[in-house]
Amino acid sequence: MLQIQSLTRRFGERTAVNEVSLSIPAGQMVGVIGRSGAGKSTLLRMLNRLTEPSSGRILHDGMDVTALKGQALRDWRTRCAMIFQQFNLVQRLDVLTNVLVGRLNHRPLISSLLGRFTAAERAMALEALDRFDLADQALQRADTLSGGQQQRVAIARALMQQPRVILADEPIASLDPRNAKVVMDALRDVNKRDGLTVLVNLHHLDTAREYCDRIVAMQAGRVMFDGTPAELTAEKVREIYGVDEAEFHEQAEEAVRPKHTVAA
Ligand SMILES: Nc1ncnc2c1ncn2[C@@H]1O[C@H](COP(=O)(O)OP(=O)(O)OP(=O)(O)O)[C@@H](O)[C@H]1O
Repeated sequence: MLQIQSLTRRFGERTAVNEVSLSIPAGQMVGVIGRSGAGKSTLLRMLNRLTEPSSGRILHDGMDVTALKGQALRDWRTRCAMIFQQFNLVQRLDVLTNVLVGRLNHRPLISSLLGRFTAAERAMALEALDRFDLADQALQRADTLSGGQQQRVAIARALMQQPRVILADEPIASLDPRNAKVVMDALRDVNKRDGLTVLVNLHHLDTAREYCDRIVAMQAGRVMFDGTPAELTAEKVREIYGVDEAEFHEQAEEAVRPKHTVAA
């Protein structure tokens, strides 16, 4: 269980996340939606402490995540893997090595520095790639893959951390619809098959409705809707975005697509 209690983050005068409280049972797939600037990324980044909260607490199975320091904080970041919009792979390294990077926190510093991975770790990485139909690409440079393939490599890398929670910050915002579907299917698979808790920031309501058990909508740093996809009615969508759904989609397409789209 992940408990978020009155979590707040201020940047100067601006309150990016404002007194957010949520209880997320283990194994839930939660979509976080809301307009640009609503505080979605800041909320996710606070959960693995990439961004420090100004106040409030985060508890995971009773452990106070907000108080962790040093090795304990590094251990938490290993258990709480992050997926980014731009994949964050090392482009000039091969796919297998990128996946093995997910093991680094599990091994002694000296063997990490020497870049040596065991046969068991290599087998584990290949298995993770195979699961997402990428075993044939294992020895290719990461920059030769499509955006959808790169994001699946990032998910395989996250799995190497053997996390309990996956935080995905707009994982499909740079992808065309076909690749977006393959990546969302991969996230659903790790949620359903491995029982991982998944929190995913999404711009597309249809995707949130299709894939998530629960949808949390943010507006100006606050949670203004928290319910099932069925409860997210057209009226609620109008409240969240200030426009109806069709108009919102047009705005979202214009805002996101041209600057970020990565070709298949
Ligand atoms: N490092 C920072 N310094 C200053 N202000 C920030 C910082 N990070 C976020 N903000 C501000 O906090 C608010 C929330 O930003 P955040 O990125 O969390 O929103 P978002 O809902 O994820 O938006 P988007 O969908 O555009 O990514 C915004 O007003 C943003 O400008």
